[in-house]
Amino acid sequence: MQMGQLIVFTGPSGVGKGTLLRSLLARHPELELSISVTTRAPREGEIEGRHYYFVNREQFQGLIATGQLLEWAEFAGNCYGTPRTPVEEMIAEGKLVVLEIELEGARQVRETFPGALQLFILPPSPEELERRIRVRGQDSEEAIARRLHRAQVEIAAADEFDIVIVNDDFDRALEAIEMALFAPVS
Ligand SMILES: Nc1nc2c(ncn2[C@@H]2O[C@H](COP(=O)(O)OP(=O)(O)O)[C@@H](O)[C@H]2O)c(=O)[nH]1
Ligand SMILES: Nc1ncnc2c1ncn2[C@@H]1O[C@H](COP(=O)(O)OP(=O)(O)O)[C@@H](O)[C@H]1O
Repeated sequence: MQMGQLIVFTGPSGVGKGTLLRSLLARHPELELSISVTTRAPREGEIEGRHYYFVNREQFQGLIATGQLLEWAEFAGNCYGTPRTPVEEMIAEGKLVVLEIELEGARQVRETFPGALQLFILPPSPEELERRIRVRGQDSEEAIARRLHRAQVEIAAADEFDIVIVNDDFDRALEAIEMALFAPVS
């Protein structure tokens, strides 16, 4: 059986990664989303095991110490990591596995999985990014400020990625992602 592949999605908080990925996954059942572990508190409506595995700091440290995370990073005051075993199993089964992770994690994956395809999603403007984070209405002022600060660092690193897509018009961005993932290479 053919080995699968890792696909990394990175981009500033609020750019629309989660929304784009939901549409992408609904349209392409061959894609599998890796569910991350986080120390962040669940947002309203978030479900354990579907959006994240929610753990405390001690549990997270235990996962690091026992080598159970493929990559991990701290973001806006919380820890996030990718459980290693499910990803390795899905790749061995020939699946296309999507990681939605921030910049530091994407850099780690670049070292450990050089064959991974790395996409970066940009906002049309900083003002629109802030508007989207606020419209989502899920974060405290402090969390929003941390995310916007981090966004500047992440956007400055967009050039490191294989493919950069601007999420201005949603359908166009989705189409550009599909082209990047599925268009035959000539
Ligand atoms: N390195 C790493 N980053 C992650 C992981 N899971 C989520 N993230 C990133 O952590 C950041 C914060 O995620 P979250 O708290 O859900 O906020 P949101 O991006 O504003 O919806 C985002 O950039 C996610 O892409 C992970 O397993 N590893
Ligand atoms: N192309 C777009 N135009 C306008 N709003 C968008 C677009 N894409 C996503 N959004 C909205 O922006 C907000 C943040 O999106 P989300 O997927 O939560 O971002 P992320 O996962 O990158 O943090 C959501 O309210 C979402 O509906």
